[in-house]
Amino acid sequence: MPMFLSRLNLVNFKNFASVEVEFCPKINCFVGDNGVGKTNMLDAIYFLSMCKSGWLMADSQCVKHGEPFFVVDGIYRRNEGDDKIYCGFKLGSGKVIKKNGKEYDRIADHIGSYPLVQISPADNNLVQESGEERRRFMNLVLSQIDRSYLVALQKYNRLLAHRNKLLKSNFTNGSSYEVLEVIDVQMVEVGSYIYRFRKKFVADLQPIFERYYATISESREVAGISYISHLINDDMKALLLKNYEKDCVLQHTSVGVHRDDLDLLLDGYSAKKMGSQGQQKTLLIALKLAQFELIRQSSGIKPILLLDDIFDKLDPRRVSKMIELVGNDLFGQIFITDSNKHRLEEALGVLLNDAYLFSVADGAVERKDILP
Ligand SMILES: Nc1ncnc2c1ncn2[C@@H]1O[C@H](COP(=O)(O)OP(=O)(O)OP(=O)(O)O)[C@@H](O)[C@H]1O
Repeated sequence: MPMFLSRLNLVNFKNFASVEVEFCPKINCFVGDNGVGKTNMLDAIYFLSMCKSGWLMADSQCVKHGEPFFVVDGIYRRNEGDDKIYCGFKLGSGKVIKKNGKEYDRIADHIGSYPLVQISPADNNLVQESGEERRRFMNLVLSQIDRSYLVALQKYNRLLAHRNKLLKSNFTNGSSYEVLEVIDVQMVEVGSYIYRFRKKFVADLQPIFERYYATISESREVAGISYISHLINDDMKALLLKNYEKDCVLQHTSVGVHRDDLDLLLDGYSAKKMGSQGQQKTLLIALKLAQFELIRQSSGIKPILLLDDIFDKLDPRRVSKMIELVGNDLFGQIFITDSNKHRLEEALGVLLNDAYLFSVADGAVERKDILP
């Protein structure tokens, strides 16, 4: 039996005052008009796995307007037994995460235990926006795969902030320079560690990503991905040394893994510049499915897959190829949202017979045998 979320209870989470739902182990669909809270349901599921909103909202923004707190709790069913996870947030006092009644010492200890991959319209930023988005993607995946990566990343970010602060202070005395040297030694260590992780990650991801792209597009075009990093040509120590004077003038650290990026290509050209909306969407889906595969391989758990408003911009052939892929046994529990029930019915075809369908309206989520 794959791990799956069997129950979800929400109190004051976004637009829901109180909701209790039971899910099936495979496909669960939320259908309803625009703005009724379908994406919010997915975000609650994301919250339970990742302890934060997947839509870059502060915890306080997830509290239903006018209320003082929210609670998201749920039961994950797996072979070893059920796990009850509780996430509570109260304005003014913060967040508490508990597993089977016991509070975690560190929230980071929870991340990766109930892996999850989401595909949503916001992924477009991965193609359209700056390298920060693509670094966030690598960080999110690698943090779920290996906790030591998250620890290294947090350390690197602290060191970088400290180094930049020193550079900004126009440091004039010897003791500041000594502090900088101590920071640099540590940055070399964690920066190189992060680089090795990311390099291996992209090398592992690439063939899976290209294969998924070929399957969904029926090889109508070829997608590519490569890792961009200052550390490809120089080691971190040499880089910091070489750029020391420049960094002093710029008053920030101009080289390192905080400037890494991913090059996303379609038929050898920049996907951002040359890809159509449907091709870019196919690329993002292939990337996320490759992410899914790597997390599955490393954790031995099939992540929960969240598909938010996924069918828009894709032609029916690509939709059916994608559904064929995620419907097979390599994938586990899936949550899908759509505002158009006919499109959903057409996309899922026979898989709809075994799916749980939920109608979302007026702050309520109700299971239906047939969509109204
Ligand atoms: N903290 C909050 N308190 C109350 N309502 C909120 C809160 N956060 C978001 N909402 C409401 O949730 C609604 C958006 O919900 P959501 O994005 O889930 O809609 P959706 O059903 O996915 O819509 P679409 O089909 O357009 O994608 C908005 O009306 C918004 O005002």
